[in-house]
Amino acid sequence: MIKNQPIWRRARYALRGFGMAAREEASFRAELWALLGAVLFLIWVQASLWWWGLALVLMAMLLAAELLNTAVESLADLVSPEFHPLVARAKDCGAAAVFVLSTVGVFLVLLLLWQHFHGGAR
Ligand SMILES: Nc1ncnc2c1ncn2[C@@H]1O[C@H](COP(=O)(O)OP(=O)(O)OP(=O)(O)O)[C@@H](O)[C@H]1O
Repeated sequence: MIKNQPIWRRARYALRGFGMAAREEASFRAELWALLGAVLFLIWVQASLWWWGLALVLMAMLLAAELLNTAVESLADLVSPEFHPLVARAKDCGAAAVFVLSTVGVFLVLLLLWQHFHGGAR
């Protein structure tokens, strides 16, 4: 096992993981489209810097949660391809993490829409 590699090599591994998830994981691709949609939405409502910051942090957390969920799923499939209640628990918790962040995202969109139509997006 090679440890403590230079930062540029670790960045290359990270980009490889990102690319792999974008190619092979439909949920990750859907979240990338949601990120694009969120950016267009923020431009449309002329959101303040505060909203931009909040939305970008949330989207980064969502993408990171999906990547970690994919990592958990891959390891779970390696360790136990057959049905196992602990694998179900691990995968369900990973999915729940993504679900929590997506739900917050939907609420943020609703809040911003409400503010846009009832008092300007500030
Ligand atoms: N080996 C297993 N043992 C027990 N339950 C499993 C197993 N594999 C999958 N499951 C159950 O099926 C659900 C879906 O698992 P799956 O691996 O198909 O994820 P997925 O739908 O591909 O998720 P994602 O869309 O995030 O990739 C899990 O949340 C879990 O409840």
